[in-house]
Amino acid sequence: MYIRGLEVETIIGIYDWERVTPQRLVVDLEMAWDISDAARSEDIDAALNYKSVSDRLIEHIEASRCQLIETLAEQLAQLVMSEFSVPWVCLELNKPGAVPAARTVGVRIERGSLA
Ligand SMILES: Nc1nc2c(c(=O)[nH]1)N=C([C@H](O)[C@@H](O)CO)CN2
Repeated sequence: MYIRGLEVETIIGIYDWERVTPQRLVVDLEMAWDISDAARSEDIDAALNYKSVSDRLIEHIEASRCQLIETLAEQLAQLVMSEFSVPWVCLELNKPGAVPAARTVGVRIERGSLA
């Protein structure tokens, strides 16, 4: 299951101006999930609900006040695994406006394990 290009504005950064000016972050997320039960039953409760995951990520990012993208990326990975029972995630957190000469900068982390 994946979510790509989730755009959220929040306060993030180490400089004074960044503590008062919201900036855009973009999340790309891959999550391990066996879809066969959901496919068989057509029961949303058997599925990993990408709308619920997206809404929760947006809520957390908007409320966050991290200095470093590393901190927020770790929080998001742990949130997805603990709240949605996802055993493995690969999460990329992009801060496109951070370096004007670059299209984007960011971190990519892999957490958990594929059983
Ligand atoms: N490894 C990191 N380097 C930098 C970060 C960061 O979060 N992780 N942040 C900044 C500033 O906040 C930057 O976004 C302003 O351009 C600099 N380096």
